[in-house]
Amino acid sequence: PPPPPPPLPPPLGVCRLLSSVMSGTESHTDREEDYRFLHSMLMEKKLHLLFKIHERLKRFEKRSPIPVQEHAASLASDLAEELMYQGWRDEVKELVALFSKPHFKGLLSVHDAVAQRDFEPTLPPVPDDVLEEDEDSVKIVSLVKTKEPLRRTCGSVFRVYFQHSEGLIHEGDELKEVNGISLEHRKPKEILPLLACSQGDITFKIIPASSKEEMSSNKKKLFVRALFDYDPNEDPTVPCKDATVSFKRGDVLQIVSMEDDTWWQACHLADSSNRAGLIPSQQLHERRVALQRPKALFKPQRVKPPGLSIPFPAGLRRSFRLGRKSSRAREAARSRRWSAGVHGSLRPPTYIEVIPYRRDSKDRQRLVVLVGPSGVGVNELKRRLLISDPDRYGVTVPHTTREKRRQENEGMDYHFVSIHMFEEDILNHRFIEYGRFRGHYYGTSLDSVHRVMAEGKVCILDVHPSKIKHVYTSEFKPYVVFVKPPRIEELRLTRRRAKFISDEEDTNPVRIFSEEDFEDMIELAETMENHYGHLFDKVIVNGDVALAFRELKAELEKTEEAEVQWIPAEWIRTSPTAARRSFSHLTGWI
Ligand SMILES: Nc1ncnc2c1ncn2[C@@H]1O[C@H](COP(=O)(O)OP(=O)(O)OP(=O)(O)O)[C@@H](O)[C@H]1O
Repeated sequence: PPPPPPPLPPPLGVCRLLSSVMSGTESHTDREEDYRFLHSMLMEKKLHLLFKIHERLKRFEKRSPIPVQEHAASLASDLAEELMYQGWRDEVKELVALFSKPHFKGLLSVHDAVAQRDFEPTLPPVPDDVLEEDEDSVKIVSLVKTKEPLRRTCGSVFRVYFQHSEGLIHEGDELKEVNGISLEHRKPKEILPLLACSQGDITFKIIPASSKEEMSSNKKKLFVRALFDYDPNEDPTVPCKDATVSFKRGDVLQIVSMEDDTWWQACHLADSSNRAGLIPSQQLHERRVALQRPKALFKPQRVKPPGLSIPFPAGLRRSFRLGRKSSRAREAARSRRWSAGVHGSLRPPTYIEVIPYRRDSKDRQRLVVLVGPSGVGVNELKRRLLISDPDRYGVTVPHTTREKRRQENEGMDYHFVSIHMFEEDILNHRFIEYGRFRGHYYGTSLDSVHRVMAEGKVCILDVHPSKIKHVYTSEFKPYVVFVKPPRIEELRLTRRRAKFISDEEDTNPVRIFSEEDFEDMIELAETMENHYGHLFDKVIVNGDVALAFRELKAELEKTEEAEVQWIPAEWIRTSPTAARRSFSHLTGWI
């Protein structure tokens, strides 16, 4: 018997959804005309075709196709020419007729333009003589015409550039040159024809009015630390790739203009050429993240909240937090997290205003805060740091209300205090973090941090990220390191023999990691990054512990030795007026 026909592909996602919406809607619609209206709208053939195209494109997008060749149009015309001499079989005739159709030619030309990325404008090089001039006082503005192949959007980049030129050219600016032609001693009526006859790109050399003002008023420069990676090559919406600045999380940028709502202009501090380019504005990045967020909402997964609501015992191994929660508590945490996400109470990290800090030899060392999901290895890294250089690093001594054990020493293992004293200290906000465990209080006080810092040591503090706010001041100048778990495959490999302490009552408190512990660790890390990522100065992935430790140590030493460290401006700002300066909206979310 002939083989059965191959199964039909399943109906396309959105189209199938639309059909099922209609079949389920009838019973919920009171009015016949409403139903008909909805039916005609959702069953509209054009709408379905659009969705089909959309889905097909989406599928291709995932495959990230690369063009096989960039000159399809000339290949087709060469082929048509060859075929002329190949005799006139029906198939050949059909192919030649197809090649000569204007739509087909148009399609191939668009294909080639896309394959050659011919639609992106290229910026002309900066004129040589600018390099010799004072760059602060001369500005080069290029209006670049697009080569975009689609007629409908032809000139869009040009328009964008005119639009951006609103932020680049100002009243009072002095025009020095147009396309290399000096405008000195020329009257305005002589300049206009020069502009009118320019073909293609126009380059202005300008002395900005503001630079004169700035010099006289000594206006403060604005610096930000980027809290996300930006690669213009991955950004399809960027108006002109040549005019952008790429950056990595943690880079310090000087903001040159924030006049455009979508694209700010900034330059890298580390870049010696100091040339400004476009970067996504805070608003643009927030909007993008908001658009991506719904994806996360549909993830069917187990989720833990940012920081457990149950206070945990500071000063004890944080491993007690792993596996502590009952399944009911997990459920509650999950729904809390969802509602926080749905209601959009989180603002994604974008930029944070920073100022330079030059540490004086008399200044205390900055506090180092290590954070990370329970079990990731924060204690392990802290332990290694202490052993590596006990004179340089120190840790706090926690307070507790439990009885002192025989082998313990007051002020070395714990500060043993009464319940009354402990509660009084809670009321007086003396604790960075505290909790109750098996009926006893444990806590880490601000004073204990002061004590370590007063010894001239770098105090290593290990707290939940929600507690960073208690030390997020110019007094402590915390340097926050987030210890992140690697991918689950690497966790399985590296933690095969690792043990941690769990307080699950019915199991052995010291046990090896389970698959669930790894999943919890990764999810908690993701939640922590989403909620507190803007506070992290450095992210260290703890896969191989020796490598992670080396990276951490090198990073701390580099920061300590750096001539200039960049700290959040809000630590130093004291007057509310100063805080309300133009950039105040950036500090709102801290
Ligand atoms: N990269 C690593 N590779 C293998 N084992 C590791 C690694 N990092 C940490 N460990 C081990 O994992 C266990 C848990 O680490 P650690 O106690 O430092 O975690 P933690 O983040 O402080 O967690 P908790 O807050 O629950 O105490 C320890 O046995 C530690 O030695």
